[in-house]
Amino acid sequence: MADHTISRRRLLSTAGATGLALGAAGSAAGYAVASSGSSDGSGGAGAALTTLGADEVMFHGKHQPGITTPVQSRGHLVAFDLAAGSGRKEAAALLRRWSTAAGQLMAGKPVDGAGPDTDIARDAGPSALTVTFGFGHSFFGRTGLEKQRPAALDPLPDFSSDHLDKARSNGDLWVQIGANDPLVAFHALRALQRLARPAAKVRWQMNGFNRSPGATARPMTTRNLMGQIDGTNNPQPSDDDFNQRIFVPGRPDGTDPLWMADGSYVVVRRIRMLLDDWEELSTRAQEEVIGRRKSDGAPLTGGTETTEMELEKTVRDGRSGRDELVVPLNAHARISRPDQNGGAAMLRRPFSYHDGFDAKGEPDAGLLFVCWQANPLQGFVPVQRKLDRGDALSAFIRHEASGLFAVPGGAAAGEYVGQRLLEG
Ligand SMILES: C=CC1=C(C)c2cc3[nH]c(cc4nc(cc5[nH]c(cc1n2)c(C)c5CCC(=O)O)C(CCC(=O)O)=C4C)c(C)c3C=C
Ligand SMILES: [Fe+2]
Repeated sequence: MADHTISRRRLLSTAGATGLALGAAGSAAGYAVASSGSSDGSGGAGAALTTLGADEVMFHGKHQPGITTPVQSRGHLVAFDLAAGSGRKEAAALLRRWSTAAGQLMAGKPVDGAGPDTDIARDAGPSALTVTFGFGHSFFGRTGLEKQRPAALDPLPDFSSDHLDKARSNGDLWVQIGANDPLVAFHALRALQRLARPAAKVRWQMNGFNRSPGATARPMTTRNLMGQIDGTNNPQPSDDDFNQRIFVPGRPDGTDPLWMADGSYVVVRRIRMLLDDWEELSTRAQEEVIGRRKSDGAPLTGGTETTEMELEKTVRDGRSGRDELVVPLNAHARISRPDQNGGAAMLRRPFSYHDGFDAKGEPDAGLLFVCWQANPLQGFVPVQRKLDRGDALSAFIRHEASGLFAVPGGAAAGEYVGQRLLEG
C-alpha cells in the first residue's frame, strides 16, 4: 500500500517557496496550478494543488496498483472482448498501448495515443487514479495461449442463488479504474476504450462509487448501500500471511504459470441489493442478519468495530427461556469468516453502484463486489458455497453478473502488463 502511494501534497509542501520545483512538479504532472486570484482567502494566484487531487499512485511496481491501494470514491469496471481477427500479436500491442497510457494517466499527464487528449481531466491532479488489467478464461483460446492458462481460471461453479446475466459476465480482458475524482476516472475510461480500437471492444461496463475521502470527521471504514460498515475484517497488509493469501508467489511453485508471479486473481460479482425489502426490517433485525451493529460495525457481542466476535456467547431469550447465540448461526459475518471456511480468505475491495430505478420503482443498486486472492479455490469459492447454503443476507441480495480474471504482477519500468505472458 504505502510503497505504491506518494502524496504529491508532500512533494508540493516540501517544494516550499522555490516556485521552480513546484512548477516543475506541476508541469511534469500535466495539471495546472490554480491561477485565478481570489480576495476571499479561498485560494489565490499560484496556489498549489494541495487537496486530494494531488495524490499519486505509482503504475510500475511489484504488484499492479488498485489491489492494496485504498479504495477510491469512483470506480469503473470494464470487460473487453478481442475483435474478430485479433490474436496474440494484436493483444500484445494493445497491452503495450494500455500500459503506456495507464502510466501517463496515473501521473496526471495527458494521453495522446488515440489522437489528442480529450481534456476531460485537464486542471485536475492524478486523484489517486489506479488502472488494473486482467485476463479472462476466454482470452487464452483467442490468442492461442491455452497452455499458459492457469488452472485457477477454471470457471467458477454455479451457485443455487445465482441469477447471472451472461452478457454482463466474464470477458477476454478486464480493466479496473479507480480515482477520487469522477472526471479523472472517466477520462481514463474513455482513453483506454479509444486505445482498444480496433483490437478489442467493450463487452460490459459497470460504474461504482464509495464515500469521498474527507467526508467523515475522521477516517472510517466505508458504508455500503444497506447502511452497514463494510470492510472491517479484511486481511491487512501487516498480517503475516497477507501476501500468501492475496498474491501468487514471486516464484510460483508450479500451481501457477511463471507469468503470474506476484499476480492475483480477482472475482467480480454485481450483487443487487433488494433495498425495498431490506429497509422494511427493524435495525435490530438488520443487525442480526449481519451479526454486527449498524451504528459502529461492532460485533453484536459487544466492544468496538475491531473487537473480536465471541462466536459462542449466548443470552437468555425472554420469551422461550432458552439460551440463544448472540450472533445467529446464519449471520453473514459469522459464516463468512476464515475460521468457518477452512482458512479461506480474500481481500474485499468493492464499489457501490446505482443504475436508476426499475419499472416497479425499485432501485437497481447494490455492490460491485470485487475480491482478491492468490487462489479463488481458497478464497471466494468456498466462502460463497457456504453463503449460498445458509446466509441470512441471501434473502436481500441477488448475484446478477460474475467474472473471474487473472491479474498478472505489476510491470517493471519499460515493461507492459502481461508482457511475460504475451512474449514469454
Ligand atoms: C463470497 C464472499 C462474500 C460475498 C459475496 C459477500 C457479499 C456481501 N457482504 C456484505 C456485507 C458485509 N460483509 C461483511 C463481512 C464479510 N463478508 C465476506 C465475504 C462476502 N461478502 C467476508 C469474508 C467477510 C468478513 C468475515 C470476517 O472475517 O469477519 C460485513 C461485516 C463487516 C466486515 O468485516 O466487512 C458486512 C457488513 C454485503 C452487503 C454483500 C452483498 C451485497
Ligand atoms: Fe460480506
